Amino acid sequence: PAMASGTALIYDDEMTSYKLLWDDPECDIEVPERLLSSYEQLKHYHLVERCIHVPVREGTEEEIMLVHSSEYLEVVKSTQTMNEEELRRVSENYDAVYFHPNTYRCAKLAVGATLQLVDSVMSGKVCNGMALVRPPGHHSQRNAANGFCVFNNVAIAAQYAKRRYGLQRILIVDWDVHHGQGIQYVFEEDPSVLYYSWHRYEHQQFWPLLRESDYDAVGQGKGKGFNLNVPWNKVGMGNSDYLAAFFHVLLPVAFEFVPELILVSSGYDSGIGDPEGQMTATPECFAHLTHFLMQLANGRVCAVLEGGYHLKSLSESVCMTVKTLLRDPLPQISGEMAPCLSAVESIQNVRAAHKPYWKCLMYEEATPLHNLSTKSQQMMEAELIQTSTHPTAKQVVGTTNSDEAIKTDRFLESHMKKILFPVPPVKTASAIVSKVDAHLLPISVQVEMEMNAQELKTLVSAFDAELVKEEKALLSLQNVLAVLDKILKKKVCNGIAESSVASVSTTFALKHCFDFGLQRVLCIVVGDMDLELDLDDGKILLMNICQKQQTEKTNSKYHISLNWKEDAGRNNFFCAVLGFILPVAYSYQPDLMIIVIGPNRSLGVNAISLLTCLLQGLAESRILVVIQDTEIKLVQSVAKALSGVSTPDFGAYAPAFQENFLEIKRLRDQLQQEWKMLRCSVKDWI
Ligand SMILES: CC(O)(O)NCCCCNCCCN
Ligand SMILES: [Zn+2]
Repeated sequence: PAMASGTALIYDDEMTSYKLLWDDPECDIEVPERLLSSYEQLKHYHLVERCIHVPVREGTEEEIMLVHSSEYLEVVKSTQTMNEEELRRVSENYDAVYFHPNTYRCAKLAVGATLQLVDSVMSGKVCNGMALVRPPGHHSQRNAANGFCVFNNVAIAAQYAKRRYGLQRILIVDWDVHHGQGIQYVFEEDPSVLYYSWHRYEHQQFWPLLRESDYDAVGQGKGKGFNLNVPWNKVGMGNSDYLAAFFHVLLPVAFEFVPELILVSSGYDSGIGDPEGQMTATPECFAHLTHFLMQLANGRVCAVLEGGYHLKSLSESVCMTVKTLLRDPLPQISGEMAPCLSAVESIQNVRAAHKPYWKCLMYEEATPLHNLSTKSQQMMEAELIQTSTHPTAKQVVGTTNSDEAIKTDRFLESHMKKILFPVPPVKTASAIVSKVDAHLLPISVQVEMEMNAQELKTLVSAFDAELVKEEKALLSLQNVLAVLDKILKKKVCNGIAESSVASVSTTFALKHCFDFGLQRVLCIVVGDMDLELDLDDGKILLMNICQKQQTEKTNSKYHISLNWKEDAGRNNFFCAVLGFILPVAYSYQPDLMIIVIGPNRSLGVNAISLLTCLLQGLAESRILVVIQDTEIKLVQSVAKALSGVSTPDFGAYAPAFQENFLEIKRLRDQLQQEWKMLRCSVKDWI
């Protein structure tokens, strides 16, 4: 199904018209400037004008009572006419909350803004969007304000979407650094709303200090399995920890759940420099998280602001989110791609706790490690003291005192210049597919004119030209090199080329990459193909997804054979992509990716398109797809995936066969020391 296009931005500065009127160190970080600096930064990057502006409205009392009681609503309404003394008294009835005469109005606008976003997406007016709101919502409950939250914007939105659009499967992803217990309470018995949250927990020592925030809170009654908590028991969690939690927990379950709408409790206090979170994830991490969610629900993603208290970190992360929603290519993720021991322990525990509820986890280790042996505890302490995912984390992990915060400002200033600058503005895929008429491809795909003969001669003469004798081979080599050249020169982001001699073309293409100065090229070959490549120096990581047992080739760090049998229609390739290929690819951090579709491929069109979509987070989305035997369906589907025109319909989830899972586990055990993003259990660590 064709996907809608366009990104909504919902913001009204009236939501900055309330603030803390007295001294309260618990609440003084929740300031109006949070919205102002985020919106200013969006303007600074010219993102506001690229979005579709949707006006806010007030949430109605009926909508608010989808989650809250009328009594609570009356209490909040009554604060409008209170003086400071009365406001303080009401505020003291709740945990970490303050009221202001304008709070009620702003809280209704926050609800209304969220529902406007849901309507814009569900009506197809836009594909996705962001609502910049305050007060936040994910802590508030039926009868209580909590943690700066008054009305639970995202929970109301989920109930609203169920009723108004008859949705049966809504995914809520809460990447705020605090546990959105308010959302958990509303939906813990509801199998139609899957709630996923990570949060700073420190074994129940961090606010809101709840036993039910731990990984074993899996949901109640019919809702069992539909509540996923990933507790972080240490601070300093960073990009690799968050990505690992996506690869090994959220994404496999989310693809199995097949959501119809994604709501994001988009809090940025999980980012670097935030005084509450004390984590180290850098702004571009949120681009990658957003990108993965956009591959679900046909791209219907509604991001709703929750927390985020370091103004610079918050603003940059908001911009990274919106830029990705607009389908800009993603900046390369920074930092060492190795989740820490504590993160892997949490990931393993939540996977074990959910083993009974999800097919993608059915072959998991049964026992969650409630407490590691003392030896591994000591290792964990040691490991976390000497390393951190970011060497800069030590300097900039958020603390409240201002000079630390200023240090974060400086770090972010230089960091954003590095990652923002090189992203190519052009996003269209360029294709040279002689047998396929251009009009069959998405409009965003330019069909390149062939490279001119002279240019090609010089290029081909650089290699041993006797390989390319007949005219046909020369033409297809020309196709591949012409498209690759445009990608290397950043004239386009990605491309497709048809080649009758895919293996020779790929060898030439790789050589051209290295002549161009690239350091690492991920080459994924689907089907049977013999590439004579030098794989010892790490400049190529070759992953061969094929049917036949590769007897002679043992898996080495840079040459991985994944034997995969995709039977017709059952698209069970998810666990291979999510649990294996992506973690390895992110560990490798390629400068460019080449996907080669050879003869008798063992993957269906959907699986290949899924792979193409999900890999776009890497190498600034620079992907070259070389297709040997051109099937129009395959070319169209891949072209759509590359140009972001649509997320291919991955069909109903079908769990992989046991031998497929066991193949993944075998490879993971074999390679997780080399490619550390594969880690999802601590047992082999010790
Ligand atoms: C939206 C949000 O999740 O960012 N709210 C965070 C509230 C933090 C409250 N801290 C209380 C500290 C008690 N010592
Ligand atoms: Zn928070």
